[in-house]
Amino acid sequence: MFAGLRAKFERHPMVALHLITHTVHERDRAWFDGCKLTHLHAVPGGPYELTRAILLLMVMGQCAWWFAPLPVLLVVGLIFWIRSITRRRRAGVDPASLLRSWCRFIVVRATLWSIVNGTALVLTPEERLVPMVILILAANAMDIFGQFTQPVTGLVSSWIATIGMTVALMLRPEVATTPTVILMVLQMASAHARIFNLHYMFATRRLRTRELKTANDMIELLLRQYSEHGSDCLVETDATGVIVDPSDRLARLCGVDLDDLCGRKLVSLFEPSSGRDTLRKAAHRLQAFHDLALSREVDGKTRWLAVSGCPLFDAQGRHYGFRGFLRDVTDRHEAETKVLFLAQHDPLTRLANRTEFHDQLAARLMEQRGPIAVLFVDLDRFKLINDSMGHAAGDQVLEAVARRLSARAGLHDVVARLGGDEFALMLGRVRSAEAAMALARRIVDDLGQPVEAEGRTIHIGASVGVALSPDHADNADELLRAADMALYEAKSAGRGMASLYHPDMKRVLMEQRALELELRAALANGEFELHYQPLHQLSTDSIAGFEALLRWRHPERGTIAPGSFIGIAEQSGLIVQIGEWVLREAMAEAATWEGNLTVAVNVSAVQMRDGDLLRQVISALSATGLDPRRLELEITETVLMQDQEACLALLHRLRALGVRIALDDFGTGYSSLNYLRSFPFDKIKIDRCFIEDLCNGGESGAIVESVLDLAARLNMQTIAEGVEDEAQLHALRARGCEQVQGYWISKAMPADELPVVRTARAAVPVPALRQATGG
Ligand SMILES: Nc1nc2c(ncn2[C@@H]2O[C@@H]3COP(=O)(O)O[C@H]4[C@@H](O)[C@H](n5cnc6c(=O)[nH]c(N)nc65)O[C@@H]4COP(=O)(O)O[C@H]3[C@H]2O)c(=O)[nH]1
Repeated sequence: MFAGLRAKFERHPMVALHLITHTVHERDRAWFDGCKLTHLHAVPGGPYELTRAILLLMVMGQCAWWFAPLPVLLVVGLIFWIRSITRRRRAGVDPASLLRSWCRFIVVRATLWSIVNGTALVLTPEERLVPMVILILAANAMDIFGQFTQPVTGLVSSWIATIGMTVALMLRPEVATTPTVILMVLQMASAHARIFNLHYMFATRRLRTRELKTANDMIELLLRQYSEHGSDCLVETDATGVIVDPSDRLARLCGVDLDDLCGRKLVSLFEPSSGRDTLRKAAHRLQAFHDLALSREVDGKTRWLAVSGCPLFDAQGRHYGFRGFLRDVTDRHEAETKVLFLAQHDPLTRLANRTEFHDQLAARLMEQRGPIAVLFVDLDRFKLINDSMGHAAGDQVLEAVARRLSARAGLHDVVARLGGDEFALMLGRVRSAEAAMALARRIVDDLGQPVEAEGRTIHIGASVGVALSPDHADNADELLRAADMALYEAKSAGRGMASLYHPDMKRVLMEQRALELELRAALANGEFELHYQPLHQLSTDSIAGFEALLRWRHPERGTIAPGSFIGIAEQSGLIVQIGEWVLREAMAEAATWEGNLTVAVNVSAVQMRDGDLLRQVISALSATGLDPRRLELEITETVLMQDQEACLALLHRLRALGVRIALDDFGTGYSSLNYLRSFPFDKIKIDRCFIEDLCNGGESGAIVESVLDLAARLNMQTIAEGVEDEAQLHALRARGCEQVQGYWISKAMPADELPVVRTARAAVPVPALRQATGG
């Protein structure tokens, strides 16, 4: 197609000119005409021709009368020249560049033509001077005329001048001198150069225009197809942002009548939002915008539209509007919002999750607008509720807690569920530590109120730890740690408390960390040892077994009781390794004892939860060869408060091995009797606190009696711990307690101090034992 066009155009440059004029968009017509003019006058005619005429006058001063028509020509030339300048200015041609091009051509062409014409005139013999001058002037006149009119006319004028000169020379055959021939050749060359120049220019322009038009047609076709068959909707605005030629499709998408769209600004279609501000700014700065999600209400529902567009400029670089498209992305937006919500929130309570809480806290701290408080809230009896009443009740409790906390939160506050039964509150605008503590106490009170769940009234409670920035920390991690430490103290101080962080807590924590490191080293260095405390059988007044109690022989601090380090070992998880060592050591020691003496080993809740206990017991039994029936594992109620099902399953499997299970510290927990129902323990150990008061006439006596009675009925063995005097021993014996343990019998002693036990097969009377152990 283009080859044909080109060929046609090469034959008919004027046709090309015509076509160019008609293929330019109306909007760009003025600019194009201006450009055409500028390009065609790239060889500025007026000034050059005038200069040439003046130089000719100077050279040929002696025949000035021949130049009578020159002033007329000058005036005409001047008029055309001024008109040309005005048009060029209007067409937006840079005046500085015009001046530069004029100067360049005036100098080059005027010099050249002055030399050529002047040489011709000087060298032409007297008798041929007149026609020569006429010819040159005629050529000049036509040239001048041609320069200021249409380029094709200019071309023709050059041809006429050349032909005229040729004819004149043919009429005067005596003129055949070399300079005349050179003049003629130059004149013709000039004309041909012009033809070539114009031809080339029009051809290029024509081709570019055609290509552009084809591309535009194609784009328009694609856009129309896209608009008709795609899910997107084309939209165009004018320079002021008013929608131009709105389509039905756009009206349907926006849920308005087509008429309502006419004359309406695009921005006004959307609800106020940061996205709409971005769109407004982009339009103002004439910038493209991409996939801005903007909302608008359609038929009572929020619909999300993704808007993309780019600014439009005409040929002169003037902005005349925006073109782009709108796409309904409601489904996508809702899905994204949901995913984002789930990533940032707890699905049950719909509160912020830990990550979101941390991020929001960090962001607020960056803003640094006054103090910010963090309140860590921990439910006191949640695990118990969850295990005993089921997860549905547990969920309802958590939801109720979330509601109560949210009710206490203000506009600048954030409530989060950090996981399990841990909640947190960020107070974005808190006046002082006192104000934060006052709120913390109100929260403790709120959460102290009973909750209705699964048709039952449940009593929960909460402890709260409070920390403030910038007093306690100035970054999110430190502040959360400080609040956590404060919570730890609140829980240690007794449940249902609120504590404010103070720097001493950090010191305590540092000490705990140091202790943890020391514990690890102690395990590796073999600094642990076991002491054994006898379990005395009252019916036979003999030793039935021993409880293995852990001791840490610290190289500098001497022997350390487990109360100082078991908690840290549990927190750090180190208790799992330590517990395994205890099991092996105690069973290995018990295996050396004669008879059926049992060994009782304490098992912590962390060991039960860890999931490795069964393997550890089996491995220790096979390694030591101890009869499983001689091993007694002591667990506390807290063990059963965590995942009860898994815990009971583990206990049953241990029991299936033949190992005996004892319930330690009985009576100190919340629902000891419930636990007795849940698992058939082999033994119940009555806590020391009841034995202490046993002989003081308090209610401990009655409690001990009912426990002993219950155990007898459930066919469970009983042991009382913490027996420190004879009266307690007698009282227990009188009430039918089967075993006792305590300082009155013997303190715990190292394994190598137990010879009396090893030799005592049947019975070791209490006095003998006390004598032997120095108790
Ligand atoms: N006031 C008084 N106290 C008496 C009397 N008779 C015994 N005791 C102490 O009472 C504690 C009995 O152990 P527990 O209740 O299991 O309580 C133990 C047990 O919960 C834990 N524990 C000890 N060894 C281990 C172990 O190997 N593993 C685990 N997980 N915990 C252990 O540490 C706790 C404390 O152990 P100990 O300091 O050895 O303290 C022992 C024992 O020395 C008495 O007549 N009066």
